[in-house]
Amino acid sequence: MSARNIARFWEWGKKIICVGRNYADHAIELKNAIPSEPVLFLKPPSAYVREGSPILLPFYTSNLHHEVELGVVIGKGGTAIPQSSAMEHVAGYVLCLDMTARDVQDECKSKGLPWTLAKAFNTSCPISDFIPKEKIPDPGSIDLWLKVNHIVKQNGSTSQMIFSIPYLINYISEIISLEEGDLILTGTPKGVSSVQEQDELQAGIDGIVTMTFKVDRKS
Ligand SMILES: O=C(O)/C=C/C(=O)CC(=O)C(=O)O
Ligand SMILES: [Mg+2]
Repeated sequence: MSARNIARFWEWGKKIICVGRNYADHAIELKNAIPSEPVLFLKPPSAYVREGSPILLPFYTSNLHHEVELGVVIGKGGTAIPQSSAMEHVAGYVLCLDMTARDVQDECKSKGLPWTLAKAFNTSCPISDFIPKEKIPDPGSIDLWLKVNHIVKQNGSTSQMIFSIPYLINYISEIISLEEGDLILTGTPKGVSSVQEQDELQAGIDGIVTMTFKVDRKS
């Protein structure tokens, strides 16, 4: 580990690599096919937002969705990392929201365009405090939940992931070398829904972490 503090990895300006359609129930709710290989897209580091700051509604959407996800923080970089040693490259985890302008994504999909406007805007990646690896001995079997204004919208287990964390680390690092401080968003379970200005989003992993974010419009 470098002298830098991995618990503040979001300040390092490293990559955010997102996996889509990694839960069959979410792929089905959006009428997508179950993928045979991971679906990848990126967010820039300017997407990060921390508790205490709002999620800002982009001016060009009228259907912003929440997607609660487990984030994997890379502690040791590598290329073509074998599945057998993949977990040695993990420093810890964060709970994340993959905020998605669904109307814009649908339009991009219909035109065959990339998802950048839908997924990569400022504040599109709210994250919790860093969770050291030791606190989640089995990341393939934890429950994630998300409430909007105290009403449960998402509640799923990482055991439902189609592609496991070691598989994703191997797959991604064959194509995009992983570096210390990179974050992998591992996909969302079903229950995604629209949020409005002034809504309060609360998400958690029981006994491990909770986080709360307000939705606002840029003033
Ligand atoms: O293909 C779609 O319509 C939507 C896909 C996503 O937004 C994928 C994710 O980000 C996810 O599954 O977590
Ligand atoms: Mg997602």
